[in-house]
Amino acid sequence: MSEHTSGLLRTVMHLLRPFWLVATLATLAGTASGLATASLLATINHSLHSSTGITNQLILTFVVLFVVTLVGEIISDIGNTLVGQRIIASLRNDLSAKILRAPIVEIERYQPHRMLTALNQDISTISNFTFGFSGFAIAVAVTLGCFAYMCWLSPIMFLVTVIAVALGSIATGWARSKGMRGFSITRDAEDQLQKHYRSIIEGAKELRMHRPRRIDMYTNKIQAATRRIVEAFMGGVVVFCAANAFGSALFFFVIGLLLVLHSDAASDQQATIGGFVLVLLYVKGPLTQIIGQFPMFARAQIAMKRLAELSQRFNSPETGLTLDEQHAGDGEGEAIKTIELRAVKFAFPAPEGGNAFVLGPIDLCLQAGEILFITGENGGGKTTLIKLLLGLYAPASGTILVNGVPLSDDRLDGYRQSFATIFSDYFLFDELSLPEGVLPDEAVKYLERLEIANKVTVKDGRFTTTDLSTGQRKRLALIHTWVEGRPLLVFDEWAADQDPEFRRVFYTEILPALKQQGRTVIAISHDDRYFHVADRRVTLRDGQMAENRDTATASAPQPVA
Ligand SMILES: Nc1ncnc2c1ncn2[C@@H]1O[C@H](COP(=O)(O)OP(=O)(O)OP(=O)(O)O)[C@@H](O)[C@H]1O
Repeated sequence: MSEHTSGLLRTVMHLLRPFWLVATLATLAGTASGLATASLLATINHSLHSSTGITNQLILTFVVLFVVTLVGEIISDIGNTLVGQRIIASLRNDLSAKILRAPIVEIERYQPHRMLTALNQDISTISNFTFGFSGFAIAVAVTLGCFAYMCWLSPIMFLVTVIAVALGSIATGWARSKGMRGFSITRDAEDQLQKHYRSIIEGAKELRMHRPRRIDMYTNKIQAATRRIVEAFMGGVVVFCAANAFGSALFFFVIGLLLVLHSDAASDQQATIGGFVLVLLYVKGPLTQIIGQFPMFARAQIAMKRLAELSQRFNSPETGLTLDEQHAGDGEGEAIKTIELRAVKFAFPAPEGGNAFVLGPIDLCLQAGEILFITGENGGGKTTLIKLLLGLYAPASGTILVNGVPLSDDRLDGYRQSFATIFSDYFLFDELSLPEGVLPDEAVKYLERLEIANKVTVKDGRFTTTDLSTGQRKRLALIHTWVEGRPLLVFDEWAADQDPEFRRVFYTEILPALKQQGRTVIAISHDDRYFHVADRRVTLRDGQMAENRDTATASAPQPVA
């Protein structure tokens, strides 16, 4: 058995383990159905050559076997489909849970299009495979039953058949290894295609504005990828078809051989040969079905390999990051008075041909209730510092202390629940996630305060629309963070998309109002006109932090333009 096949078997067995009872029942029912089909054939064959004609015993046997065939098939179909669907559901849940619990660094490193292809396409390939598995299992049982009957009829003729089947299997095995290559190339091209799909959806505007890029995207990327998929897929299928044709040729060669024997045989032997040919012709159906499933096996094997890679990649969940309220770690609800970064360092891996970005060592102490601005040049490390502060990135060295106590992994998830964030690449959920006792009415009040009440309302705990301008969407995100009532708020260039008037409202009304409520605000800002609003300001340049002592003096309030 090849390494791939044993790997596939191991994975299948692992996936089947929780459903072993239904799977065993379905397999036994399928086997019974297959064997009953073979026995039906034997019964028919026997009655055709019987001198006693049709007896009650024969009719009873026929009916019993027919019922077993039918009921076994139904149980096998339903059982295997149920097991297949449960496996798919558990794969989907398992992978989603892994992605939800993986460290952000891993999510950022694994490209989204690869993740989507695995989650959608690979799981759907396995779903198709499990759907066809029931028919495959029954076909195997029918084939084995027929083989047993053929062996009983004539061991010599059976031996000839087995040699032919063995030769056919060798050809199919060879086709499988060749076909796998084609399917593997197909799968790589599908990854690329997914990437191009994202580009034509997310880059729709840009592609309309740039004809050469649009044409290049269509002809050199999408058409090239789809062409590669067709060619590689067909390459795989052609090899399988050739092996199939070889198998069929062998099959008819054996039948031809039997016909020659039949013409020379004595009359009692002729009955045996006739029966043998009848069964052999019947078994061609299930045999073809088994062989026809091999390309699907090959594709399912590749899909499983990709899913295993994805699963392996996200195999080290963040400690304490739970998906179950009952197992929430410590630290939630603890009033945060100070957060201290002590000699904290972090580095990204070096990009190809470039230098690694290193942040730190950073020493920073944040007091509850203050407004801290993080400023500095693009690429200076502001967002990276925020991610470290939020515990989204783990420091390579140094310590984060909360209320003077080092932040341990099991407190991390609880610690993060004290923050509400709006990143520059934030995601706007349309449902409001409110703590108990806060009514959407409260949200309506904030919609008015943020001047978008005429566009959006709250209905059934959701915003009625998120189809708004960029600046308005950000105001909606601000409402989320506001009504959630979390004590620490993090804004990554929140005001960048706001008009001058609302920018003023944000810095001179909203931030002071939040401070007055006792909230701590950490804001990345390039708006030097409003630096005076901060209690403290730090600047990052090339990963190094410096504290500015000019917040109250250097940037005096400016009149609104
Ligand atoms: N996911 C990543 N993988 C590798 N390197 C990264 C990644 N994100 C950021 N970097 C590197 O880290 C540096 C700091 O990035 P960061 O986003 O913290 O900068 P910033 O100060 O927030 O910039 P901006 O003002 O442009 O938002 C960048 O120069 C970039 O080279």
